[in-house]
Amino acid sequence: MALAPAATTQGWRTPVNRTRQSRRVALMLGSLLTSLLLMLHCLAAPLRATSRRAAAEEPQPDSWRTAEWKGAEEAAGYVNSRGFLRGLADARGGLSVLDASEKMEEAAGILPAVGQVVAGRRASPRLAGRLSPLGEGDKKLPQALIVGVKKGGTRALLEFLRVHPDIRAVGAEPHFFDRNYDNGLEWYRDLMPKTLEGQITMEKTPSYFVTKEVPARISAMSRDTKLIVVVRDPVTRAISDYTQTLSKKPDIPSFESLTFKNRTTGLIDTSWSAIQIGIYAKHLDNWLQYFPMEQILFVSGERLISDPAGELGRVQDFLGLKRIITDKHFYFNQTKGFPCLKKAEGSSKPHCLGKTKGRTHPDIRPEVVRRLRDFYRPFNMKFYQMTAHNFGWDD
Ligand SMILES: Nc1ncnc2c1ncn2[C@@H]1O[C@H](COP(=O)(O)OS(=O)(=O)O)[C@@H](OP(=O)(O)O)[C@H]1O
Repeated sequence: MALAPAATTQGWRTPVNRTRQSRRVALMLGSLLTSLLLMLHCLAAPLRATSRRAAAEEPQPDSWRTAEWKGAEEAAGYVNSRGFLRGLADARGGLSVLDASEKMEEAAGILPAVGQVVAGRRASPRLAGRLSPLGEGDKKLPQALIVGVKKGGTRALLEFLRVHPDIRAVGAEPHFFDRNYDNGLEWYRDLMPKTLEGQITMEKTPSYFVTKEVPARISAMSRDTKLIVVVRDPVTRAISDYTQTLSKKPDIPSFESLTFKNRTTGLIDTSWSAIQIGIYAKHLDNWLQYFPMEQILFVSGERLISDPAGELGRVQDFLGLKRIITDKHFYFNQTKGFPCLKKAEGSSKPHCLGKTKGRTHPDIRPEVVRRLRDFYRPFNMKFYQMTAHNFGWDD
């Protein structure tokens, strides 16, 4: 009690008042700081939105792989323990590393050497997709995957999807479920770009579709994973596959001699991966052991070229996203002969895929093509039946 008047008269000199005073000052400073931060946050909001959109629209270079990555990838081929697919490695053609340099083109500037990624068991930040604006968000395991098929148009689909602000994707093919599975889910997650609430994380690795072990592994990650398969006429796909190989190794045997086991009897060599990948019904059967059909979307590789907005509409619906990617995002580039994006990432320039996409195929004798069509027909029919969709390859 005695101290009270003294405290009043002596003001700040008393310990009690000094504490009150400093609390008041601290409170004032605190609220000032909060207001300042709030103001800054509000002022930066449009900037964040713009940068988020810019990041979403930013196209990945079609070229992203290093020679090392590519070599490893090709060497790994499509072989798996049960010999489900033998891969491009082929005693006759020696085709195992054929696509290696091609992927270099896709690699520019994004990926470290595969050795660094795998040996270090830590992904370089460069492997992940575009950076989240202001480093926001968390890395999440993908909720949707483009699992195939090789040469189906998977790169085009992924690049087009990246335009959507609610999709964040890894530019590179992580090959987690087929080649890097031993690295573990945390390794995989670390490859992913940061996502904000409501954004979908994606990646594409076309070899997943034909690798026996992959469906079980994806299901073990999450049974809810949405799966997208871009399918293309298996005959054209095989020729496209061969064309890619030929571009790297011009001295490989002819398409025709690789196609037939016995030229006289016309027996098709189904052990050649270029042929085997196109037996879609067989591969799908394996997926259906782990995923219901409703969880798999089949995109027509042909329609992705003739009507990209239409196919993208279906994909956005499937992913539960607003249809943001529409006709207005595409134009047909006469020189390229393919649809391209009107705006490249982060700029107003148009963007077409690189020169390894949309190559001129070698002429294949009509008789060989006819034989192949006959070979695939029953498998195609089965596939149409399974998917309840006629892709029109046999019309
Ligand atoms: N918009 C656009 N631009 C260029 N190319 C396009 C496009 N849409 C689909 N395609 C077709 O994509 C084929 C390559 O398929 P992928 O990207 O799945 O190939 S890969 O498996 O990743 O190597 C590629 O095959 P080829 O024509 O044989 O080169 C193209 O036909």
